[in-house]
Amino acid sequence: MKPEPGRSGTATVREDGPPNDAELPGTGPSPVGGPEPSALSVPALTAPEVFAALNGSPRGLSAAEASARQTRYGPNELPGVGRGHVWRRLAAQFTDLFAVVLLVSSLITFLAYTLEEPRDPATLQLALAILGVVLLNAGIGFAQEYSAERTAESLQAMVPHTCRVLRDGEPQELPARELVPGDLVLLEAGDAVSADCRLVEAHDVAVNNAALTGESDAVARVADPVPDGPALEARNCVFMGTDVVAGTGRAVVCAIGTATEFGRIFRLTAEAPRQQTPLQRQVAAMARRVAGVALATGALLFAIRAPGGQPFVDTFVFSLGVMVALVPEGLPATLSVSLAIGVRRMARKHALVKQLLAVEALGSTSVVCTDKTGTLTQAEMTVVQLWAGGVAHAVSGVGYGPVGEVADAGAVRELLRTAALCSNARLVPPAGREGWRVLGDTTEGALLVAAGKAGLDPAEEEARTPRVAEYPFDSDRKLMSTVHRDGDDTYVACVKGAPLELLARCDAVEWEGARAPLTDALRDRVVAAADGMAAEGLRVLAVARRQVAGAHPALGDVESGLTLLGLTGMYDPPRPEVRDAVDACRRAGIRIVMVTGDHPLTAEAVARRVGIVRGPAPSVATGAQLDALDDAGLDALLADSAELLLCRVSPEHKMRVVTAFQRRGEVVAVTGDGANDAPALKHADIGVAMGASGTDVAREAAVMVLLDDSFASISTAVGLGRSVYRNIRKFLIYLFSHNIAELAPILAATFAGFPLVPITAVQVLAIDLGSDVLPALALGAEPMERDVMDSPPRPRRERLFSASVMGRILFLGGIQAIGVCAVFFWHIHASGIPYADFTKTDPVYREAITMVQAGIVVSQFFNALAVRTDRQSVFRVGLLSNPWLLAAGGFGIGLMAAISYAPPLQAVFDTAPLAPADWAVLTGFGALLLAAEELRKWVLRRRVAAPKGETR
Ligand SMILES: Nc1ncnc2c1ncn2[C@@H]1O[C@H](COP(=O)(O)OP(=O)(O)OP(=O)(O)O)[C@@H](O)[C@H]1O
Repeated sequence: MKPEPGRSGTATVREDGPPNDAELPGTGPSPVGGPEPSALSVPALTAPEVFAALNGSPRGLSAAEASARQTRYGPNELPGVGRGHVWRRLAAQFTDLFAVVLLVSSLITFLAYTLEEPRDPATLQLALAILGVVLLNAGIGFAQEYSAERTAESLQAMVPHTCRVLRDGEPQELPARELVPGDLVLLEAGDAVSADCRLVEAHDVAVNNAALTGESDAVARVADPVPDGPALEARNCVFMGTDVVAGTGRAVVCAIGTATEFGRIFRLTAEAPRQQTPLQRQVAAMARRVAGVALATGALLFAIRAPGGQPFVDTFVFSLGVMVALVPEGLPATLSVSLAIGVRRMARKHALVKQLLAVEALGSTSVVCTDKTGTLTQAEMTVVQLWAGGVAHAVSGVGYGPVGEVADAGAVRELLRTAALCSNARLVPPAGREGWRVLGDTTEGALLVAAGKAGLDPAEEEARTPRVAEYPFDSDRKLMSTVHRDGDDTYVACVKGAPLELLARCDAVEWEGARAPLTDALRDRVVAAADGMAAEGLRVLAVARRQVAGAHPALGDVESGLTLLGLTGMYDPPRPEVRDAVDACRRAGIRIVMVTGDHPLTAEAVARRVGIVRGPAPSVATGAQLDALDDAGLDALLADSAELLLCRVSPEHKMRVVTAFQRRGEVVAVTGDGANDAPALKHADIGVAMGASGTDVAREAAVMVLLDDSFASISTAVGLGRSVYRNIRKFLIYLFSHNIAELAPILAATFAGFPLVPITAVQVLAIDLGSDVLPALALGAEPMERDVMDSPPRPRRERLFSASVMGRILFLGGIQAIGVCAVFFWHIHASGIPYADFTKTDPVYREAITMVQAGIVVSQFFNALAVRTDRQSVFRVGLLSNPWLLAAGGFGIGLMAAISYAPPLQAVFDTAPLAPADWAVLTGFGALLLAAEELRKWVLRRRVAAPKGETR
């Protein structure tokens, strides 16, 4: 799990890191303000010695000291990625296959010019034009790469990355870049470690050091001194870039920024090779194929023309020009731009995509496995029901303010007191216009509020019975336990968790004011009460207690032989925007599977509220049932159930379900927030992490981070992903079809024995790089179509250049080709001059080739409009709905007019002024192309079912 440089605890902006004296003592030059490393080794020190050595304190640093150290050591950051290699990266733009072919062509053309007798300025022009193409292409590529990098950096910066520290004795949440040496960091499972630290307190801490060691197994960490040794092996140190996967602890920061172990490795790591997405690879492969065709065509034309009496150099330069003209210059850059536009649009809709790959995968998502709390619901829990001693109580009042009240029965107070003691959340009183806020887990916050409503003060209770040990909640056990001192030498364990899990560990129950053995009959009544709450969509937690011997009993002793105190039921309102998003996914043929640790009845009630379940009987499978299924059984379950809820599952189940869906050929998006969701997030086609509530580990493993945690943002991102794919297809059809229009007249003239070219290489370059680039970009930025979510997902294996795409390229290119051949030969024949008498300077010839170039430009304008829709009439979508496209097309025609009428450009392009009637003829041809497309779409619409992914 290697974090990208600049992620874990760092942002990628600074060129210079903090000074080296902020390093981990014992591994580097010197600790902060301490003696020389030889005299001191932090791993070997006791906790008080660590504080002394780093000028820290168990209450953390003071605000003033922290700010002084920040000035001294600078921010906790790593330098930006890949900066400082500008020249190398610019040079790399000239080494790709296209660039090399073009450079060699330019050189040969230049040599041909020097050998020519007499020298023809057109040959020199061509050599320079090809060189210009290479420079322009490299410039676009470089600028594009640079801007993609900036986008990635700014997106990274938007992903919240904070850490918790103790300053002036108060816990605070800080941006990781503000950490300074000597800070006391509070760590818990799911945190990414933001600096190199020495643990001074550790409760079952385990970390994953994969980013540093490549070893992905969790390793235990302790707070005790350990003997000197290699830094990474110090069992009481945690390092930047690694993750805490279990336990809680406190640690003192020893090194930040580039002085950390991660910083050292980062400095040594060469820039990672840029990964291409499958889409980019397909386009590159297609471009190479076209380049191959161009080469073959050039060679063929040379072979045909060489024996025909033309000067050798002329024929050679001509063939080379044709070849260069057919190379799809600028295509990869256009593709990257349109993917980057998609990424930016998604970011505006709260979905941060970390890799371009996700943009295209999103478009073909067919299954979304979603969490419940926070994603479908608002994660604002309120305890609305209590059940204690066989009696149910309603809790009035809403929100976090202690406005309502609960029945002040003794049993209820004990239930809430125990629940509050067993909570890590904190309630922050209203500040200004804000209401009460919960710090920490919202489930626990709701319990604290309920305790407040019963007249209890959680802080006072904690002071009376201080906590001496904690066994944190984990979604496998579905329980959390704490141990408290409640007398001189007596201890009580407070346990809360999922009702069935907790009941299995109880042997007594508080019943009508007394402790009664938990008989089967009583157990059934508890289960019935829990089911009743769950069926109303409430999250149910059971609470139990027992006396234990000693302050640190084994987990097995704490979580057995318990006495059940009662149940709490909390309501979490669904997010209002989710219903529409769920509808959109349904229309788009995307299956939504709810994956939750909650009770099946709670899950079903919530699923109904947000529209995931509509039928009378959804399939519900629990984690235990999944365990009992082999792979074939799981496949059958996934295949047979249209509405599926997976309940009481752990993150391991999530992973299994994702894999099973992928076996069925589905493209799976999965949400996750916990550290142990990371494997499923990584394995899924699109791992979606929660930006607001998720853990750092989940955010690192995911390719998409939702800033607002809402399911609706996933649905929007899928829509945008589809739209990006459609747009790419549009401009590919647009660009490749005109290649046919460029090649056809050349071939026709060659075979008809016409001695000159119907369009020169320089003219073709003017089209490819002048008039076609902007419309292609405008097509790549087409707004999201309204019907984008009205068709089923694109099949995983569908190729970008599918038969239908190739068919359209041939259809549109074919019409254009017929049009330009017709105008050229009509012009030539109308003059009555025999073919053999034509020279390059002949006005009729110059007019004819101007007609060919203008014909392609004008028909490309109509072509751009035609490719905007697949099957819907473009007039229904609105001719004006993409003003950029019209402006880009207008620019192309303006450029063409300049080439036709401006004398300096006429000299460069060998063109002639066109008459208004000529433009009218060309516009007529263009309109015919649009009409033919409209007719084709009309026929398609008349056909019954739409092929997948093409409804427009
Ligand atoms: N802080 C907690 N302490 C004790 N038990 C808890 C706590 N949070 C949740 N539980 C219990 O564990 C069960 C599973 O919770 P978990 O948080 O693993 O589910 P989840 O998959 O995150 O749920 P969701 O899909 O609603 O987000 C809950 O139904 C609840 O009964």
